[in-house]
Amino acid sequence: MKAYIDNEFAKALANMQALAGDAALQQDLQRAVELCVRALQGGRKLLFAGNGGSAADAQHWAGELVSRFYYDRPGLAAIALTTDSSILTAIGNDYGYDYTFARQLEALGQAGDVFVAISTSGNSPNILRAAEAARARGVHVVGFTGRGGGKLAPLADICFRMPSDETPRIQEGHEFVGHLLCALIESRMFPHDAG
Ligand SMILES: O=C(CO)[C@@H](O)[C@H](O)[C@H](O)[C@H](O)COP(=O)(O)O
Ligand SMILES: [Zn+2]
Repeated sequence: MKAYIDNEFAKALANMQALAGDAALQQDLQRAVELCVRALQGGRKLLFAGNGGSAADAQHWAGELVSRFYYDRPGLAAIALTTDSSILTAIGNDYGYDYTFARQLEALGQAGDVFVAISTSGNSPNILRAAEAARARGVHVVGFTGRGGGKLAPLADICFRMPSDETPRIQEGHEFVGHLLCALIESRMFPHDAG
């Protein structure tokens, strides 16, 4: 058991080290923050979706923005599309699981919103359909995925690809970059002197 845990630590550290050394990450973060801040300042909103562990990320990050992250300030407009079991089961039952997020994008998405699409494989059909629905409505797409990017990467305006092919490592990278994104949005929207 110790060998397994040591090996997991080694892989997680290598993953974070590679992420820290990724020059594109800084630029992509800056662009994503600009996109989100412009949307929020223009009265638009951020929409988040993912499956499984990434559904938890969607809810987690929307929560940071609507409630608070590092400090008290007004709430920011963010919605996780993963939480309403009546909506999810109605769409799943009536149209099929692949439409669970696309239908919500059609119902709620407005031009200038930002859709944050989280998929470690980059190939989950309900995420891909939602990204297509977003683009059709003028909603910007920020993708979170793995090394390969899958079919999501070309559908995204900005795509955060983690330097791993292993789902938990990709999710750990997402968690870190998602926190960076939320913190940077918070500080750009409400500059705060930590004093
Ligand atoms: O959390 C995990 C694995 O760590 C799982 O629940 C995982 O999120 C699910 O298998 C998802 O359905 C994977 O979908 P995706 O990330 O490829 O879009
Ligand atoms: Zn997991």
